[in-house]
Amino acid sequence: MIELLNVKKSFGDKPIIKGVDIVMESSKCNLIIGSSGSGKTVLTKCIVGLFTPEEGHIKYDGQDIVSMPLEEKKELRQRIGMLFQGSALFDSMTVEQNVLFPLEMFSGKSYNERKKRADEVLARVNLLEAKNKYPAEISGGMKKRVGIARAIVLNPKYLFCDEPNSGLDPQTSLLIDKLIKEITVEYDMTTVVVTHDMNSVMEIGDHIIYMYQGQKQWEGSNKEIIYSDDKLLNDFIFASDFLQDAKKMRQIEDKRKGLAQ
Ligand SMILES: Nc1ncnc2c1ncn2[C@@H]1O[C@H](COP(=O)(O)OP(=O)(O)OP(=O)(O)O)[C@@H](O)[C@H]1O
Repeated sequence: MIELLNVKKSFGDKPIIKGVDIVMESSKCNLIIGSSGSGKTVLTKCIVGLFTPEEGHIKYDGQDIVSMPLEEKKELRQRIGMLFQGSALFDSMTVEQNVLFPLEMFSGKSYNERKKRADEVLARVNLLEAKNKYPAEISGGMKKRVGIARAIVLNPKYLFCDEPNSGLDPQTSLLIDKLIKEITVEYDMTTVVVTHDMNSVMEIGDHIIYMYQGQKQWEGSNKEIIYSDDKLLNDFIFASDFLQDAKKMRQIEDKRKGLAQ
């Protein structure tokens, strides 16, 4: 669980994050959404300890990263997996070497144990057969899966994904979303996804945090979003007539199935 209590962050005299409270539970995909400039990146950097907030607390299963000594922070960071926007693979390394890298840096495991663990996670993301290929030889979706394998290879308790679907077609995006959702439950991780992808919101949004001008404007699940009457959220999510119609259709369908809220 990651808990934010009254987190505030400014640059100079400009407040960017204006007192945010969030509880993110384990085994859940927590999505941070909001328009450009709403503070998603700054908030995420505060959560992972890259920025220090002026006020507030950010607790990882009770441990406050804001006041934590550097040594403990380093230790905590090893329990955090990161999936970066462009996958951020090393081009000169094979798929397997990319996944072995965090194990070599941080695990203290023997050579055979490292190879075994890398194979396990590569098998989990269905990439065992591509392990000797270089990033330039695989597709964008495969690169994301290598990024996911590398992010989970140290068995993290927390997973951060920055725009996991950027540059992917809708079908591949769906596969990546499903994979993130599945591993979140399998590894009992607290997953935080920063996204602009509304399909992801509806597909894996166990807990959606909608940021507006540095504040948490709305939070709820992908089911609750269909019934929210928050105007700012509605204008953001269901921006087009097509999506407004899709929302109404979904409400009618839910009513027919007796699932309406
Ligand atoms: N290092 C910094 N110094 C000063 N201002 C910053 C810094 N980083 C971000 N900001 C400002 O903080 C505000 C929020 O930026 P942030 O990058 O968090 O938005 P975002 O919601 O992630 O946007 P996007 O969706 O475009 O990535 C912006 O006004 C930005 O200019």
